Amino acid sequence: MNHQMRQEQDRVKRVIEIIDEQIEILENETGRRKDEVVDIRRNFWDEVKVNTDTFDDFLETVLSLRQQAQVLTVSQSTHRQAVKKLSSLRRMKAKPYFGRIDFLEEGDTSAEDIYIGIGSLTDKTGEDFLVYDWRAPISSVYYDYPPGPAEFETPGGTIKGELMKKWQYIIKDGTLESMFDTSLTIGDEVLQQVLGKRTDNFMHNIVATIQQKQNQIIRHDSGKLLIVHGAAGSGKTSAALQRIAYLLYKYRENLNADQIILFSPNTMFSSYVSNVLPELGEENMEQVTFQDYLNHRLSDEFEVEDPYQQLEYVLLHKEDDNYNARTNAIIFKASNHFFELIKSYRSSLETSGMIFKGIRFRGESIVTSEQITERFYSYEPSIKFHNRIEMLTDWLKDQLKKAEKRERTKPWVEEKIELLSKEEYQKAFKYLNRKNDTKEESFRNYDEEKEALTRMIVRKRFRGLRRKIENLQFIDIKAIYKQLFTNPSVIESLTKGALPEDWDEMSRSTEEMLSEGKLNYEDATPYLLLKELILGFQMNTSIKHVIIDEAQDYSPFQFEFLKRLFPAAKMTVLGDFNQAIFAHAREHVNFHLLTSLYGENESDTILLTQSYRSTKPIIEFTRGLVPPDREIEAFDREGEIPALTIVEDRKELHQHIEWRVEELKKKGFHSIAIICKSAAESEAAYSGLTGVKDLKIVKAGALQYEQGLVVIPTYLAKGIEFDAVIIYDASSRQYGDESLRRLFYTACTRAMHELHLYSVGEPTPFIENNADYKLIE
Ligand SMILES: Nc1ncnc2c1ncn2[C@@H]1O[C@H](COP(=O)(O)OP(=O)(O)OP(=O)(O)O)[C@@H](O)[C@H]1O
Repeated sequence: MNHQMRQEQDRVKRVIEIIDEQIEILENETGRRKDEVVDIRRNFWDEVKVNTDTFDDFLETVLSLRQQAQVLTVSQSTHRQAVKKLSSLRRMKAKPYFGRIDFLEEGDTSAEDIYIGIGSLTDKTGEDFLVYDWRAPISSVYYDYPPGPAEFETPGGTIKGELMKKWQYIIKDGTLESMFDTSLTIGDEVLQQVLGKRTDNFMHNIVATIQQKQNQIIRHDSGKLLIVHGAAGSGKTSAALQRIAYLLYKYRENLNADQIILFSPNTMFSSYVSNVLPELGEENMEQVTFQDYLNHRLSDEFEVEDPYQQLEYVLLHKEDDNYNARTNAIIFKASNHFFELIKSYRSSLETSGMIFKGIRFRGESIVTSEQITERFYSYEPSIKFHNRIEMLTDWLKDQLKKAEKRERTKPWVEEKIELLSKEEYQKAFKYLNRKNDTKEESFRNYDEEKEALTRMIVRKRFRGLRRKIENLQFIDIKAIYKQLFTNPSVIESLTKGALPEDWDEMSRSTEEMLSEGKLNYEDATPYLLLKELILGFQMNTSIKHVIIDEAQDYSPFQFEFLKRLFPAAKMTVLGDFNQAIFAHAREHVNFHLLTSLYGENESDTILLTQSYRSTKPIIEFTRGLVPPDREIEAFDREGEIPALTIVEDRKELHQHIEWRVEELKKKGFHSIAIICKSAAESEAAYSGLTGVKDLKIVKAGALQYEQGLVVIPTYLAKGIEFDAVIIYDASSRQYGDESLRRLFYTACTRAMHELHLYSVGEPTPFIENNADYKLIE
């Protein structure tokens, strides 16, 4: 060990001793704080003098209550902080830091050594930083600059200086294994080591090796919208998660994890990324899928199709008579054109077209649908649409009151009274007493009793109707949506006669779907948008950041929806159009349209071109699968060249795959995926590969991220990575259609270290001019 290494190892030791000391202090402190909190809770009421005799006494009681509550809040929060610090120190103990910069600030005479780790550590005095948190302002120099002039932003302004040297450390279990002067080393050795590792089950943080471009994403802090377009494996998800950790650090005084929401593609993906923030000592943000939201809002009314069911249809039902019409509908209903059309349709409802459900009671009409429509359009058109709906609601409530009065004299009520059981009678009596705020022992006379019971019975029977009116359920959204497709004059006036392609077939199938109580995935967001535009938007103003991963899967419609749903939030959108596997996004190549969401001035775009996941040979091969218009750079990590094996039939295919899996296992790969085109192909592969031990099948709806050896359809493997990937059948029969190019690319880009393709017969034309694989015959 050379002198410098020895010195640095001594420092690591010293820092760990300090961490140990601080851990001990904090353990005592958290124990004490905990007892304190328990004590305050237990004796809460002893400290509060409850006296409400006079107004002054009452006021004093309130004040002392508030004071006591404040004491409790302060103690709880101090305890929480101490626990957080303690767990951060425990994590830092094994690896207190990973980097160092020697920074000479302008005007100073000597450089300061800044050590960077996952948390900060000061000496006893609390003044000298032994380790800086990777999110501290000065740490950005580590990620942003090579040696030479450098600067960083602080709340007080820009600090300029010179980065003299930059070091990376590999510390394991408190021992310094190696250190690199990164100003001298060629290539990034630490990154090589990190990327060369086998994957375990979950995604990990990348704080030690964040790249400059990624750092821009992490620390981006202006405007409402940040768009990140990046190649497969370029670290979009990683950067998004580090960004959340950064925001939670920077705004720790007024931003909590539950004010950040991450839209992930599915629940399994959510579990795959769930370790990253806790590793960094932060709480996980909220994670949802768009489908969760659709189900939450629409599953009472419809059976809502999910995106994977839609994709299975697109992949497997080419022979269907309606196939073209459906795929055209998928594209059209996700388009900006349709979005504008829905908005215009909603505006046109101001003057005509609203459809209401008539209100009936015991088989008789109270108000007919026509009467409601007439009433609605009788209001002054200058009155705002939503105010007119409010007026209509009040009018309907009046109609209901009148009907209620009428019902009281009807024979059914008397019958009902006679049939009241003793218990019901008692209940009714109690209810009336409560309602009238009296404590009568019994009814004063028969008439009073009858009158009271009549009122109560009728009122109770009307309760459901009243609630429906208050909830605006008398507006027939389903019929209004349907009308757009079934009433030619509506669409003609909106499109001035220029009907979308396949409109007739689209209308017919939409009508059929709605009549069956179903909602296709492509209809769900437009339907919900129309519903919200008519009824008023449900908003969530507490969310401050919305992060959308795999954003190429979202339609303009869905973005618009999310913007309205979270009006107080900033949006970070991450995606890759080369992986746009859903039919609606086939023609899109970038997120340019998105800038209109908040306007150019509020939007920034960052491109990530360097891919980190896969070895150089895999990147070179996968790069050849997609149009060359977007740069994809390989990180210089060697590995085996992807291999294509052509087999004659399924039997041979299964034999080869079984053999390959064994070989990969022998090489020490733990996570191996046999990736299929669809769920149907996955099922077939799973039942055919009987000789493969410990094989699991991953299906849509899987909650936990399960690795090891899996058979999985591409759309579920999206966003995830595996040590080795086997493409189950890369034949032209499976991937012959140009529309499947992106699906194929997505499947191949899941591989970190090895990629093996098999083809039953002629291989896919996507690799026709690709020279970056070896053929095994
Ligand atoms: N700066 C980095 N340091 C170390 N590893 C990195 C870095 N950036 C990315 N990686 C690794 O590269 C892999 C791919 O990252 P990630 O999944 O975030 O990429 P992505 O752009 O979201 O990919 P995809 O679009 O294919 O889902 C992960 O293993 C991640 O840890």
